[in-house]
Amino acid sequence: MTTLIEVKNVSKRFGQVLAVDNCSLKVEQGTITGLIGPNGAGKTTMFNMVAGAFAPTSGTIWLNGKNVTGMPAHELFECGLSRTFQIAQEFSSLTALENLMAVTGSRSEESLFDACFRRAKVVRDELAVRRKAEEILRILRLTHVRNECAGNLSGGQKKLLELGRVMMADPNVVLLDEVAAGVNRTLLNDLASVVESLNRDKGLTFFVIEHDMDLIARLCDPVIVMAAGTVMVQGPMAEIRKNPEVIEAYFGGGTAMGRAS
Ligand SMILES: Nc1ncnc2c1ncn2[C@@H]1O[C@H](COP(=O)(O)OP(=O)(O)OP(=O)(O)O)[C@@H](O)[C@H]1O
Repeated sequence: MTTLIEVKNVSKRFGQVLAVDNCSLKVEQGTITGLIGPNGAGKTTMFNMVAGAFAPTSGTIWLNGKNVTGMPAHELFECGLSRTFQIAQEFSSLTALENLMAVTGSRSEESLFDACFRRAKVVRDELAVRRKAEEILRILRLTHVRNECAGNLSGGQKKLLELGRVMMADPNVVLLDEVAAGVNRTLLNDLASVVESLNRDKGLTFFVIEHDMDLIARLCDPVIVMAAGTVMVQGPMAEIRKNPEVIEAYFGGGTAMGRAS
């Protein structure tokens, strides 16, 4: 198996708080790897470092064999790593379709020369982008709201649109940040199906931070458990759920293990 993301001995300190304490983990290519843990375990901090929101205090982060420690998010995006946010970041006054088309515009190499002298090429490119956006809307079952302003979509539809914006960039690895929060069961089921098919059919790798244990159990293998800033254990969800240390970390601290069934 090829390692896509490797976190080696990473720590992050905020003043007196050691949020992540000498952690190491790997996300292998082609997996949907979950990251769970009780509140305050350090998951978001870990995610933010992998996504380039801020640099670790110490340690290194590798993407596809390249040292990307401290690399900002937009450069990681160019290296094929994209993330969704807990709170969707859509352009609310653009339509759903325009939101998707706007993404590729920011990554493509359309030049001023092309815009002035190669109009046919620009039109062709734009048509290709539109077709791709329409196809992604179809996969996400959002075609019926394609001309709706994104600001008017439901919370769940915004999450799907956010995943669509990520898909437009053809990433190698996607970081999903609590996609289940505020999403109804039907839409969540759609979202899970989309993630499964992108993983199965397109080989897309996902790194998922999530409190919804049913979603983690459905999608993720392996699951990495963090507690008190450290990586405690990793494995399939069926084993994780039975692990006494994990149960103690969740229930001992008074935090229920999500919506575990
Ligand atoms: N910007 C910050 N400044 C100071 N302390 C922080 C900051 N961000 C996180 N922390 C602290 O670091 C620790 C880990 O927080 P983090 O948000 O990474 O945990 P988490 O596992 O994502 O928790 P939750 O599931 O509740 O979101 C907590 O004690 C938190 O208070």
